[in-house]
Amino acid sequence: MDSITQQQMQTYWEGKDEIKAFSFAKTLTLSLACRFFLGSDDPERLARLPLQSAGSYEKSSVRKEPAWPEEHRRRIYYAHMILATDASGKHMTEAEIAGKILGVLVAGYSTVATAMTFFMKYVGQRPDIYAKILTAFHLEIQSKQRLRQLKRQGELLDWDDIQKMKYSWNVIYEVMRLTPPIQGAFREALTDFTYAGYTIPKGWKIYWTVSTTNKNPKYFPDPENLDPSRYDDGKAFPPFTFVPFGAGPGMCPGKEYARLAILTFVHNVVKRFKWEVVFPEEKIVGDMIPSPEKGLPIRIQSHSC
Ligand code: HEM
Repeated sequence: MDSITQQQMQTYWEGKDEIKAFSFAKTLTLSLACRFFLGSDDPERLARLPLQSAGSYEKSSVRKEPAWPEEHRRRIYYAHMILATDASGKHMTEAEIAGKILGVLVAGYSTVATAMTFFMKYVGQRPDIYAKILTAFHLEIQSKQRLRQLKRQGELLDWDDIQKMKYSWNVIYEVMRLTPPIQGAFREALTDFTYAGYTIPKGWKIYWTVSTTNKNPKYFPDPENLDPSRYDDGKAFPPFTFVPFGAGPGMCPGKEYARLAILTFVHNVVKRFKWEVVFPEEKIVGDMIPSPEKGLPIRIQSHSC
């Protein structure tokens, strides 16, 4: 993830004064998805997939991949799907594989891009938080020596580095609390119940929303304020009160993947750039997945930390 993120920043950011954060985030997350879900380094190929209409796919293309090295078999989602069998030794059909691949692509591509984009928006307008992330790199992630290894000797982030990025993750939690990449999800009522004076009969479909849940002032005082200190010292909230990834048995299975991709992005962007949001009042559009109307243009300036 780190090498792909670095390559893309080199290509799309270096030497530029202004870029559109949302288009960049989508290109990056598509490349990551291409690599980790399909085992391909060709984002062009993935860009041709019908991501908006998950029902359609090229039926014949599914099993035509070349044989992967053992390493890939363990790490690539697509390879898992092809090799997996049920208890009776039966493989999945092509339609099942294609459905599952498109499912994770749809669920895991623009959600991650949205979290990255709104990180750029909020932190671009909060120099105090930007400065704290930079300080945290020194304090929590790495010794100066580790930073030097990452920066000058071209080493890549490893698992331990990511585990230490606690402050950056708290910032992302706040970004997703204020602008959830997924606004809500459905459940079915298992029994009749009454809520706020309304009776919901058994069997009804219910749409619960992330944003209203995550802005309950009982648990999040001054809820509109971006305040990463809410999560200081690993503070946990009661179950079902903080739900950017949902909760219960249906909770997002892509949370850890998203965490790795987003923190790798945060590390690279803060380490190498300062930025300013061009239109601070830019309208947010979209229903299920929010996006900035003009693609969030930002003015960027490289620096060495
Ligand atoms: C910042 C990124 C992401 C956010 C905010 C997010 C959020 C969510 C939410 C709120 C749900 C509904 C959970 C529920 O009903 O309780 C969900 C479900 C799901 N997500 Fe994510 N997601 C993200 C990234 C991903 C990624 C990267 C993948 C795949 C690699 C993924 C795959 C899925 C799938 C398959 C479901 C359906 C789970 C089920 O119904 O059993 N998501 N996600």
